[in-house]
Amino acid sequence: MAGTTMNTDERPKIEINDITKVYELGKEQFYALGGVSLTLADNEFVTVVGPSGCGKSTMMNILAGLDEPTSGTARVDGKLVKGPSPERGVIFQQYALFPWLTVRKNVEFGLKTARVSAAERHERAEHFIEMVGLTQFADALPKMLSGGMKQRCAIARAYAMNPSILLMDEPFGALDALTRVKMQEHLLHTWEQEKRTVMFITHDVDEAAFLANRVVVMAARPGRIQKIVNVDLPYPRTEEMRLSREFADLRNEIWHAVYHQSPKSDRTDAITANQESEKS
Ligand SMILES: Nc1ncnc2c1ncn2[C@@H]1O[C@H](COP(=O)(O)OP(=O)(O)OP(=O)(O)O)[C@@H](O)[C@H]1O
Repeated sequence: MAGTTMNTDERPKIEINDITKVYELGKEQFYALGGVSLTLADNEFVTVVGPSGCGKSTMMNILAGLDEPTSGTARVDGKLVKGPSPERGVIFQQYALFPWLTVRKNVEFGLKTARVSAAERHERAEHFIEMVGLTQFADALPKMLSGGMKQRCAIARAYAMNPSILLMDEPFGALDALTRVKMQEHLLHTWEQEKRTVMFITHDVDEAAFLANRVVVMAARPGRIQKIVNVDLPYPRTEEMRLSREFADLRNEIWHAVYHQSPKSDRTDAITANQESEKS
């Protein structure tokens, strides 16, 4: 098991404690998560990076309340996560906007469901649409927006619900490289203004380092935390920082942790040993 604790006296915002997620595949057990522990402080921005299948989405879905762990616990503000909640906003790679609603109506949608008054809905939507730079497109339908703009609309919608946590699963994965960089800057700008505790999954090592206070590197089979890298660069992060020696060193450290992973841990050995004994 790998894990970490924050250097803070405050109670963590998020506590993931020795979570496993086991799938039965025929007679075999597959550990999508093999005992993961992690804490996030309030308003921390943590990115999670790792090879395909290492359990990043599984961990996030458990935190979102969309999936249950086989063992272990996920807590937010000390309370057990038992299902989805408006306090945890989730943003996926697919924009999930309603195509028949304008940007404004998409942003207001969740607020309407939560029975927020029309005046407040309008005010909140205006604020967050402006924050993501879509004021001129407030009355446009999603089909009139680029991929980056759609994702900005999804971010405005998530913020408008006023969640204390944002869970983002590869939100920029479908965007071209330049738009992606712009979106990273947009997101950080928004986060610096509004804060929130963010867990952000990505396959992109640069993106992971550029955004985060800490980068969690995961490994597969079983899904586990391989390493946690502190990013001691100040905010706001800039293009100059991206080109700095310090950033290059960070990128190398993360890259090395992602691509030079030990193939097995003790737990995998145990599973493999069980499988071998079942076969014989
Ligand atoms: N319902 C399921 N039944 C069996 N195995 C599953 C199920 N859901 C996920 N898995 C397996 O669990 C492992 C972790 O999946 P997960 O989607 O969390 O990985 P990931 O790190 O997010 O991958 P990617 O980066 O490709 O999205 C994978 O090997 C996947 O095949």
